[in-house]
Amino acid sequence: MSKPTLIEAAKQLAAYTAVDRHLLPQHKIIGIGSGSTVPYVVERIVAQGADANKHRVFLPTGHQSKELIVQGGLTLGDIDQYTDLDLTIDGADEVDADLNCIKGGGACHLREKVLAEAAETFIVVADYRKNSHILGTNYKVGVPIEVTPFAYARLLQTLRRIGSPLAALRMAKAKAGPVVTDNGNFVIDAPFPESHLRNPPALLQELKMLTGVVEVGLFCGMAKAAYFGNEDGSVAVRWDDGTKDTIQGAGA
Ligand SMILES: O=C[C@H](O)[C@H](O)[C@H](O)COP(=O)(O)O
Repeated sequence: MSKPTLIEAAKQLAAYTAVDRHLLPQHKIIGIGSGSTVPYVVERIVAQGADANKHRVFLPTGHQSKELIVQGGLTLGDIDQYTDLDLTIDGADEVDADLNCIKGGGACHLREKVLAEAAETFIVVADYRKNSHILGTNYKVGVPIEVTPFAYARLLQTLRRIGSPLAALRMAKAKAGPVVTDNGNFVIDAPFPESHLRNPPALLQELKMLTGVVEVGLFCGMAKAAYFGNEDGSVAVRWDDGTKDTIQGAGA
């Protein structure tokens, strides 16, 4: 097997470490996020063995995580049946100093937010590029906003007026037309200036009030901890109380 790139290795390290530290034997209902870091989360969960996983149920945040759960031989469940989760682990597009996150680069943030909110503990895993002081520093695409298709044109106009002149409908790559989410909605990417992104909870509140907005990819005050795989093989951990630690030689 070829050696993973630095970034893939960092994602794997963060995911493995978070699973090792947070998925406890007593945890039965677990939310699985979406994105390119999450396959490593599932890989590490599967590696805990059939015995550890036999009484567990895993809830997906979208088509991708559903496939990962099924392919991993894990038991699939849904939020309809299990409304209280022990733990949700998910990736992020960027995380700020207060653990506010931009999520939705893969258009999964509505379901991700439902499972993050329903969980006793929500943990974020990412590589070092996502570890920021202020949102929008590295992730320039904008805040992902899932909107009902009927309202998108009007919402674009409103978003451009309230501080995001470059707000744009997300277009599909291998299909003519817009990205359609797992919920049948569209996504607008709305880049905001630093003045707005310095206060993500206020921006979230403003955006959620707009008619036609289904969910905003700003996760504020939700994560208990964020794990960032570093280039040097260490993992930086930031907690919701402001404390930090670094784990050397993690995820072996
Ligand atoms: O909609 C997608 C999700 O919010 C992902 O968790 C986020 O985009 C991060 O994905 P990745 O781990 O691929 O950077």
